[in-house]
Amino acid sequence: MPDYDYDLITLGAGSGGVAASRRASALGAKVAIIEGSRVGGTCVIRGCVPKKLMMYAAQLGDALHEARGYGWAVEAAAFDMAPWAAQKAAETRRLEGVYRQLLNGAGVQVIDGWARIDGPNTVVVGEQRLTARHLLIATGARPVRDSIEGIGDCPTSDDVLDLQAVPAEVGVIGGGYIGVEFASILARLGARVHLFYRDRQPLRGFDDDLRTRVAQALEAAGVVLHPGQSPQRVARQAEGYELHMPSGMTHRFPFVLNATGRRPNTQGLGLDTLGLQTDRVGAVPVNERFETPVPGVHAIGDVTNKRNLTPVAIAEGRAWADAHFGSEPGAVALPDFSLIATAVFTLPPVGTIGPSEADALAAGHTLKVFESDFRPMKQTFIGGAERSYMKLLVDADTDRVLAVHMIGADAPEIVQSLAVALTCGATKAQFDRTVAVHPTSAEEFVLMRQPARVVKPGA
Ligand SMILES: Cc1cc2nc3c(=O)[nH]c(=O)nc-3n(C[C@H](O)[C@H](O)[C@H](O)COP(=O)(O)OP(=O)(O)OC[C@H]3O[C@@H](n4cnc5c(N)ncnc54)[C@H](O)[C@@H]3O)c2cc1C
Ligand SMILES: NC(=O)c1ccc[n+]([C@@H]2O[C@H](COP(=O)([O-])OP(=O)(O)OC[C@H]3O[C@@H](n4cnc5c(N)ncnc54)[C@H](O)[C@@H]3O)[C@@H](O)[C@H]2O)c1
Repeated sequence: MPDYDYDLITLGAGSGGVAASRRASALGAKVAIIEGSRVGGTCVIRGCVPKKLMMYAAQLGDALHEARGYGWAVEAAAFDMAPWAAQKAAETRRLEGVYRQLLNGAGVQVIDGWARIDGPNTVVVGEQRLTARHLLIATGARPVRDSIEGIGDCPTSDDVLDLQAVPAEVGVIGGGYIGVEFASILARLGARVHLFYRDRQPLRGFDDDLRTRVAQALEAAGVVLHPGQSPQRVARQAEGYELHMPSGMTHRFPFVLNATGRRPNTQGLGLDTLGLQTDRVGAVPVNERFETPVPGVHAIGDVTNKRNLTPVAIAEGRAWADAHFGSEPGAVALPDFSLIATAVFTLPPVGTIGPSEADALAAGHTLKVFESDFRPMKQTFIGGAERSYMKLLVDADTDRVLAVHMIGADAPEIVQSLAVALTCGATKAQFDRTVAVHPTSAEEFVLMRQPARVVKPGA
């Protein structure tokens, strides 16, 4: 057996890399983790966490408004981004420190620097040349910068999260998670937002009833929607950007957010020195056990471009470490990825688990569709317009609840809990037997008695 410096070298200290390294070390492996930027990765430093902190700032603007309806005398209020930015920087520094401590406490050696693979079992960081029995690639993804001619000059979500002031006008290109979340947030913080997306509705792949309502909620927040429209060229100007539309029309904005997707971080990683080929977008190919075709080389998280979500990267990291350093190496306890709940942090937010109605029908299910669309109590009291929408897709033959979709206050929290029921294979009869908690919005999910419609595949 060759003598390696480590049992495991993890490349990238983001959600997946940190989880895998801590678990491997706890199981007795000698582990080093290499991070070129900041420990914590995308989620903690420039993703989920600061994004949600910005969403809270936006939500408080709504709350100030609502407070008046509940009897509070609220003076005219204005948002100042600079104090938020300072507090956000302090919080991500704190979290980075916590992550470093967790790694140190677990006995994982943290090495700062950009890693490059240099042949089998070997990684180079600066002047250091390190070897390990296993290499785990967990280098995540970065914003795409070549989706449209000239878009490489535009700010990305990384830049939005580092703003010191809210731009007066923002053009957002892309109707995915990042496009709709930041359109919703920035509109509430005072920007005039225009959202450009290629499809009829934003959030391709989500249930159509959610997509329609997300678009309506964005419009209600003052976002100007440009469905079916995407610039063919972006031109940098002295004071901002000009979007050139295929129609010949142009739009000018002082700030344009490139939200056209993310791509795996594999460029310059030295995968060629292993003979390891990536796919068209640069993703590392792995099987269901996170193994690449090269023995001893594994990959997890966004760099594999499967379900690019933090809990998935973490679950993959832990499963991989258990499989290689656990008491029964080789016996992989694979997480259940057939049902993954996800949230979109617009206001109101989306929570969803299971297939869209269209996908469930395409998979051959005859569906009982249960729906509820209402103004929640908090809104009716103040004459607010915000609604909540809930939908259950039930397999008409087996009674199994296939999907839960919701847009409305607390949707991510509600759907997270219902995800347990769906993972257990809950039936509609079991939902019906569940006693409601009153008064809540969530109780609607156990009070839906009559299907709104029954739909057959191909109908
Ligand atoms: C704006 C935004 C909001 C998001 N919000 C959510 C959300 O609400 N919920 C959710 O579930 N997901 C969200 N995501 C997605 C989530 O952040 C990612 O799925 C998750 O971080 C992936 O984890 P990872 O470990 O694969 O990669 P990352 O967290 O990206 O970590 C990879 C790390 O590797 C480092 N690295 C790269 N190359 C090298 C190298 N050569 N040498 C050393 N280090 C290297 C990087 O610096 C980085 O720290 C969001 C993403 C973005 C951009
Ligand atoms: N709440 C969350 O969990 C959350 C939040 C943000 C990001 N994420 C993760 O990060 C990933 C990346 O987010 P994202 O929003 O950048 O990607 P995305 O894939 O969700 O959306 C990209 C959007 O850009 C559009 N697009 C791509 N090329 C284009 C072009 N040439 N012209 C016009 N439009 C174009 C796509 O049609 C799509 O609407 C997500 O897929 C998700 O996995 C998750």
